[in-house]
Parts: sequence; structure tokens; C-alpha cells
Amino acid sequence: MAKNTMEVRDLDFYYGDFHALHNISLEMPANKVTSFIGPSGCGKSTFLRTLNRMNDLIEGTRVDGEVLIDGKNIYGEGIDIVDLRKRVGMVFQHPNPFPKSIYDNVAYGPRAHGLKDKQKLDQIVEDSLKSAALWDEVKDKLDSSAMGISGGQKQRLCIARALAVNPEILLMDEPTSALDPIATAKIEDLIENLKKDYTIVIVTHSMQQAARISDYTAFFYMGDLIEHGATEKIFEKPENQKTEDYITGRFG
Ligand SMILES: Nc1ncnc2c1ncn2[C@@H]1O[C@H](COP(=O)(O)OP(=O)(O)OP(=O)(O)O)[C@@H](O)[C@H]1O
Repeated sequence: MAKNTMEVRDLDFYYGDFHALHNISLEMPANKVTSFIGPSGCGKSTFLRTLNRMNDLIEGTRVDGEVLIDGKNIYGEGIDIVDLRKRVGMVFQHPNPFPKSIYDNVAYGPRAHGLKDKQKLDQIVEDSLKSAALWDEVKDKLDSSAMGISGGQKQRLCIARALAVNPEILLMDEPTSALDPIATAKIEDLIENLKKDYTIVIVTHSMQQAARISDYTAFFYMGDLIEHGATEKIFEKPENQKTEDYITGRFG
């Protein structure tokens, strides 16, 4: 398996008695973008959250099956959740910077992991903001509040914050759905660039977005993974009738 490839095997997920995901198996290759699409409630976000154990925070949930990173099961014995969330970063639908300065938002993770050296922190903040294509816009106001920048800038700041702890995999849950088309285009360009260094998994409501930015697409329906494969194949020659109905707008 290539480094930082994520592979899910026979995964079932339950919210109490509700069986939300049924026997999902899927590989998300390194240095590629994999998109999850499907109608509302089909389980895309739930599945994304199983990939860094965010669902553990919801009471009464249960997971069966395996999620492997470089062959190691994140639900197996001896997994350190703090270390896992460092390796598998997450960006949410609504940009959620902390009510702190731009600098402190990005430095937050490295500091939480014990880094105190100012020079090293400065470098990480600069590198992360550059990687998130935000540096030029904020380099002269790093001490200003993160609450005072635009929505698109906030989302790139959240991406910088995720990158600052040096993850291997980046999960994004509808990262542009709260943004205007220009801010969306910037984030899409950024994703395209980031895949050189990271494995990227994104939930999107926009089929156009999935078609534009992803190498692989997985279509979910009512808790089942119906079909997955190369994005062009899914959009141009789907094998399953449900996939075809969805991408041609017949439902959802
Ligand atoms: N915390 C929860 N407790 C119980 N059921 C939940 C919870 N979160 C989601 N569900 C249910 O699990 C199923 C999958 O939801 P999920 O949010 O993963 O779907 P989705 O495809 O991401 O939807 P959307 O596109 O609307 O965000 C739905 O039936 C939903 O009602």
C-alpha cells in the first residue's frame, strides 16, 4: 500500500439501533482527491467522521470493521487518538476559527503538542499559511483577530490550522458550501495543490465540484456505498442505475 493510503474494510456504523453505514469497503489513495457524493442523509458525513474517529464523540455509536492507514487499523489496540487526529486533519463546512489572532489560530495545534520555540512556531505559521494560499493576504496582520477576515479567508485559515500539525490525510466536510463562487474557486485550486503532499477526502453536495477536483468519486445511497471509481468513469459511464439516476439529476 502506498504511504498515507487509507483503506476501509467491511465497515458498519450504528447510531444506537440505527444502522447508518452498511459494510463499506473503499480505498482512498495517497496524493489523490477522493470525493463522497450522494443525496442528503445517505451517510457521507458519518463515513468521513469514521476516518478519524470523530464519531467517538457521539454517545451510543458503534463501529465494526477496519479503517487502515498504511495498513494499521485506527480502531485497533494501542491507537493514540490525539496522535490519530494529528495525522488525520479535518476541515468543516462552516469555517470555525478560534476567537484569537490569526497567528494563534495556526500556532494552536503545534503549541498543544508542546512546541514553545518562538522561531519554530513562526516558521510553522508562515509555512502553513503559505500552503493554505493565505500568507500574502494576512502576513501584515498576523496579530489581528481571525474573526475579522472574510469567510473564504477563514476557511483557508482553518486549512492552515489543520496543516500546522503536519498531517498526512486531510478530511473536508463540504468545505465550500458556505462560500461564494470566488472563494470556492480559491479553495478548489488549493485542494488541487495540496494533493501533492496529502491524501485528501472531501464530502461535497456539488457534483460539479466532485467532477472538477476529484480523482476518485464514491457514490453513497441510504448507507450503502453504491459505486466508486475514477471520477470520469463515475460521471460518464456509471455501472449502477442508481448512480446514473443521481448524477443525471433524477433524484437527490
Ligand atoms: N448524531 C446522530 N444521531 C443519530 N443519527 C444520526 C446522527 N447524525 C446523523 N444521523 C443519521 O445518519 C444518517 C446519515 O447522516 P449523515 O449526516 O452522515 O448524511 P449525509 O449524507 O452527510 O447528509 P447531508 O448531505 O445532509 O449532510 C441520516 O439518516 C442521519 O439522520
